Amino acid sequence: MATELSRIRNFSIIAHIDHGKSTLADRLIQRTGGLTEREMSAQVLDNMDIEKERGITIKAQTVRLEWKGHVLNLMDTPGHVDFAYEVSRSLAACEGALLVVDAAQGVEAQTLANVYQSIEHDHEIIPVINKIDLPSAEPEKVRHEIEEIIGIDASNAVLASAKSGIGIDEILDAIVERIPAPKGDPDAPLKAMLVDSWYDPYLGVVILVRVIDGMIKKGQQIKFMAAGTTHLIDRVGAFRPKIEQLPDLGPGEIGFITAQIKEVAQARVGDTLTDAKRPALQALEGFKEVQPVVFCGLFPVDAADFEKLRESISRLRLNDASFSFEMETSAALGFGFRCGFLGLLHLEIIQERLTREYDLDLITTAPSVVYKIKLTKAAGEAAGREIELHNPADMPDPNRIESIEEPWIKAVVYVPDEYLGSILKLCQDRRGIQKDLTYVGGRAQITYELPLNEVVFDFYDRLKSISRGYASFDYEQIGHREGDLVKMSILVNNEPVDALSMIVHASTAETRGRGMCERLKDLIPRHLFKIPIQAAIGGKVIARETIAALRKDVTAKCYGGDASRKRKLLDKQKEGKKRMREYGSVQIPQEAFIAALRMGEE
Ligand SMILES: Nc1nc2c(ncn2[C@@H]2O[C@H](COP(=O)(O)OP(=O)(O)OP(=O)(O)O)[C@@H](O)[C@H]2O)c(=O)[nH]1
Repeated sequence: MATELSRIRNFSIIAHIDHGKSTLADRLIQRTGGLTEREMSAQVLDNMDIEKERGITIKAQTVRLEWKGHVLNLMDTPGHVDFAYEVSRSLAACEGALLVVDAAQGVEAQTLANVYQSIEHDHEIIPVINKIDLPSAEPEKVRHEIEEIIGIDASNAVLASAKSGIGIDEILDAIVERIPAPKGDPDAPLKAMLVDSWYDPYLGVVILVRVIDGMIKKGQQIKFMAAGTTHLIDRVGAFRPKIEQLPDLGPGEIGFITAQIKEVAQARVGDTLTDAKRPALQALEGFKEVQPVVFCGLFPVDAADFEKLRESISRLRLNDASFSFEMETSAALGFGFRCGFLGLLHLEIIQERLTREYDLDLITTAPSVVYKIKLTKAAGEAAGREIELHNPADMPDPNRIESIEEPWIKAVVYVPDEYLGSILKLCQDRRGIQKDLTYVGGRAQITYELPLNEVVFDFYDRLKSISRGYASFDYEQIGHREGDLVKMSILVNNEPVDALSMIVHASTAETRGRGMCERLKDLIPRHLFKIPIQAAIGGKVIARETIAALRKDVTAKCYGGDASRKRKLLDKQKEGKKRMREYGSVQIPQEAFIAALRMGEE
């Protein structure tokens, strides 16, 4: 039997990265008896290796807890801007949220963005001031900050330490007392939101749902309203956090279903599930198809690995519908794939998984955003066509281009006063337009509009290093704008290296070109001949460096007859070779492709 509405509480946890969300979730699970101490040894909610290592949550998960006769569904949400849409769907499945703020760090930009979303969903928000065990904790100051900056009442904030287990019962009680029960009609046609989906090797695609109206049962024929497909449900259940099968789920409940679906791409987050025979009239609001925003080429270092790369990429895609790929050939890099990602972190995660889980050596080409290009009117055409450009290598001839538009973002940076000057300079250097600057409790909140292209490479890294980690950053896309953009090619030994070509703003082309050439000069080892490195726009060279010739004999340093030492050096050189790409007659090391794009302190 489905749980009675009045006994259900659905909540998520909002927190800035590292403020203790996962630790608190684990505590709540442990306190409510979901797992034994030993099973708790590993953090349960962050269950992917990379998540654990980087300490960030990538995929949303949910757990059903029992507390004093109530069923509490805890929804874990991803903690990074790249996954903002998944966050918004998870929040839409809840009636309340715990707002976890680190007692030593205070409120940060990411917290703000998520909390405002939560407020928009009419959530009851329970502030939790975490890490009060730290000597540097200032709970009263943070309480003040929550009231002043976020504008919600924090007088009844729960003081807690997820690490030492302080305040856990109070948090559970507050959830039952303060968060409203969900509403819904068990007799209405089924309407359930697809909150998340992932691929499980044993169960196939597992779909997390929040039932709004009606009942969802094993053996029921359901229809995905946006996708238009129908499926037969073969399992219904919940995670406690171990899987438990249930006969059905009713209104207000959160749980999972399986329906012999093979790919997560068929189960898009935000879709509405309904009964195939007695469908709901209207789908739920808020469905959005997430689109990749950053593209790059992935090529195997060893051309013989191409098939392996294809298989690995296809397998990853089974589990990640937001990532896209299509085959690409490059004059220099051979066969590979053009892949699309939600952002740079997403790119890094996929690249790391391919390297680590599938043991592949990869070359990643310069990441690029999506440009909109308006072509001049060709003979026989009524008007110029518009194309989307995902790869700088495909840029049409300049005289065919009427105009180019690039994507822009609105960024909110939150930074302690002492770093403000350097952060403003960084934004200004990246063609930013300042929109707002306000002070809240000794910290500045800066709003900038920036071209996405200037942000994708290393903006976040630079922001963090300039502010020693104190600045936080959040952004949303605000559409395309026309810009004076040109394609810059890099020529190594007089041959264009298409993997290094990029689209840049005309005003920054020269500096960017000079920087690229200088870095490549250091990244490409000397050869037996002189190697010119040039940056060019069209036929015009705008920067140039030369790598001097050298006779490279690695064993020369080994005086004496230590054969094993010599062997080792030769092996090492061989290893080094494997990671190089032959370009004409020049060998370019794998790292050079990405390292050359780091803009540094230009
Ligand atoms: N001293 C202290 N440390 C804590 C407490 N809660 C969490 N931590 C530590 O803070 C760090 C971050 O905690 P997590 O729970 O991984 O943070 P998170 O908010 O889940 O991070 P994301 O998954 O990236 O959003 C870890 O090293 C925890 O051990 C606490 O109450 N006191």
